Amino acid sequence: MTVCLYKCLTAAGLQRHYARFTLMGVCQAAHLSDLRIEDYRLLGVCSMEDRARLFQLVQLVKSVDLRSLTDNDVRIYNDSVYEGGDEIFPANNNNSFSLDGYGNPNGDVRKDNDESEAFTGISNASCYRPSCVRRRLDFSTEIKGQRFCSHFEGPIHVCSSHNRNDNPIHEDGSTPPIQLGLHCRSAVGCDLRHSNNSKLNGRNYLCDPHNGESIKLHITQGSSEFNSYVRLKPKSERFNKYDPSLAAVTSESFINKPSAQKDRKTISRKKNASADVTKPTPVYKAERTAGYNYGLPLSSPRAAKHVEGQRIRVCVRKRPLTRAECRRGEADVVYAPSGECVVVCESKEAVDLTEYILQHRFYFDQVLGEGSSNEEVYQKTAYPLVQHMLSGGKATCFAYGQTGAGKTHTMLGSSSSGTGLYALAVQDIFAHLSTINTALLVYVSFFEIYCGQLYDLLEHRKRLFAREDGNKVVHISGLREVRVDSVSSLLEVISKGTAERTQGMSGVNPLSSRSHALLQIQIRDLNQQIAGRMWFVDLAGSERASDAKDPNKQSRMEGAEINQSLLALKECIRSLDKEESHTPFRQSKLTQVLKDSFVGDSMTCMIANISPGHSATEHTLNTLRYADRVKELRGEIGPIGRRRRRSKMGPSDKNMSDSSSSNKRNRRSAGTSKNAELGERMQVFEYRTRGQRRWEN
Ligand SMILES: Nc1ncnc2c1ncn2[C@@H]1O[C@H](COP(=O)(O)OP(=O)(O)OP(=O)(O)O)[C@@H](O)[C@H]1O
Repeated sequence: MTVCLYKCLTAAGLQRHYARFTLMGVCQAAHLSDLRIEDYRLLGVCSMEDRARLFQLVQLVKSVDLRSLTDNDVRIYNDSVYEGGDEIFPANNNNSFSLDGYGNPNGDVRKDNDESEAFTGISNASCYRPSCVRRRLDFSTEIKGQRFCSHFEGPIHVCSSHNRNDNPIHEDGSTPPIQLGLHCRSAVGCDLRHSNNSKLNGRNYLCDPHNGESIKLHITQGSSEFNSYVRLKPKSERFNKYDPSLAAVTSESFINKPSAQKDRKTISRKKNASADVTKPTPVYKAERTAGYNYGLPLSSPRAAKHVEGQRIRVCVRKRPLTRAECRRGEADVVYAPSGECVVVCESKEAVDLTEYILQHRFYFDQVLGEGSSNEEVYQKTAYPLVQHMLSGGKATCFAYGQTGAGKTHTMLGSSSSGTGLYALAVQDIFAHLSTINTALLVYVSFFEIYCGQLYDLLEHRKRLFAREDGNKVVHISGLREVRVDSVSSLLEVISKGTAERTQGMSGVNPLSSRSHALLQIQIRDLNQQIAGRMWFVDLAGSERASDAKDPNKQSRMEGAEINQSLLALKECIRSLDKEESHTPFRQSKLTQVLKDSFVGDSMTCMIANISPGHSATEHTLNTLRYADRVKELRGEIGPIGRRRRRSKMGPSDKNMSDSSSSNKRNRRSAGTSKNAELGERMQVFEYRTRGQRRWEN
């Protein structure tokens, strides 16, 4: 059998290395299966892209077993190529990397009626067509001669060549070995472990995508026909391996090694894989070390400890998988082992394309799992704020997170899950007011910030304006305040306002809130003096431009505006975190209005809502990193920071300010940590503003 190495290399886009390959003695495609990664450099394959291509080619050639292959055994062709259920290439697109009956890769279009007998190997569009959507590669592992891989890539017809008249039965009467199981598994990732492989030989098979979970094998032998169903292993199932409890056995610290070191490690593990193929995908823990740690969790269990009187609390709420996500076969990659810890398992690929799992562990004041009801969330998050408000303070509770992560569900509730935080808070407020003798009144106002503009949701979306007075206190002029005297009247007001709220269709949520909704609850005495104020902020869902399903100009503008205001919020927190003299509260309307939430004596609770699905891992991590940063900041501006500041400085504001700057210089020169300086800066800021900010409006 002639096996053309040149064709193989051409199909993989490596033909320019052909001469070197032959020079080094690699003259046939079959020789490729003997190549080790260490040999790539000798063969002149140095760039990462080429190495990845060659690696993929070698894996493919290994799976094909060119030496034993008889031609025209099996044909598998793609109707279309899918990823995660979404079609990304139309049928018969020239995106498949195929091998003909001789094991020669080629990139020809395979049409349904293509009479040439071939089977299509692993389609890897990204490898050969860089402009295409990146697709996950197939890494099959072999167990006792069986090959299976962990994801399926769409409907694939498998036709035995025995269906064809021109396919001879062996002269000795035996049927040639059909590698259907092998190639079907290799190509579509279906798990044939439960099928009887020996029965596959010598029969005709028609492999049909029966439903999302199985394929139907229509098998004929002689005059008898029967069907067999083979379970497809969906792509998401490999996340089952992500059970973080596995980490106890398999995890190794992921200390920021240079990527090359990491690669060598994974490569050597890969080499040993054949010896111990049952070993689960390696799991690493993401851990912070000295040096550049951007993107890794800042938190530690100690930092998560809630200090009495803490000004900023950061809680996380994980919602369950929705029905639509379950239908799509999404895997749950978020795990909350305790009330303070949340673990996100991220699927990663090393440079040599081996898969591994990176565990991100975050600690927060409270982590609420998918089983938590709105009442439980309220008790753990907003309840302390309501108590603070009832004692005359200012409080803000805001829900942050990716679009569709459950912010509105938390704040507003739903008919199925009961009332949300708004109503539960007002319920407690009225319960408290009924127990005291003083006559206090409750007022609510409800407005949204949409595309940088304020609209009154209780006044037919009347345009509002946020203005600062001489004391730099923000007032919203024209805002309607409605007096409520019961929970039902509040719910009525809120439902009226919610109906006015701007909604749209995001890529993730068909009823996505496209604006930030701010509900203000004020307690006033009979002279209209404020005796407590609380904000509930349901932030618009963050989404990337690439997430937009059908982006038009309006939705792009909305998305940009939402992201810009969320970024401004982040910038404010960051600038407080760093030692910048200016905090850019005016960068967006949102930060301008929320200014009080981060300064003065207000208490804030941030509920970071996260989605558990594997396709949202990146968003989930972004949300958690953001929340993590907020939590770290509060350590500096909370009571601990104040105590530290008082012990270092004199009592007067002026002295404090002067000594602060000189202290800052001294500390810098002494190499004191910037966090200590930040604590000082925040203290100075607080001392300066204290007294100015008490209920001016
Ligand atoms: N804790 C939960 N339990 C059950 N279902 C939930 C939960 N949280 C959210 N959901 C469901 O998820 C879907 C999206 O939730 P929701 O509309 O609250 O998201 P959102 O974060 O407000 O999105 P957006 O920012 O786009 O408005 C809804 O169908 C909701 O019922």
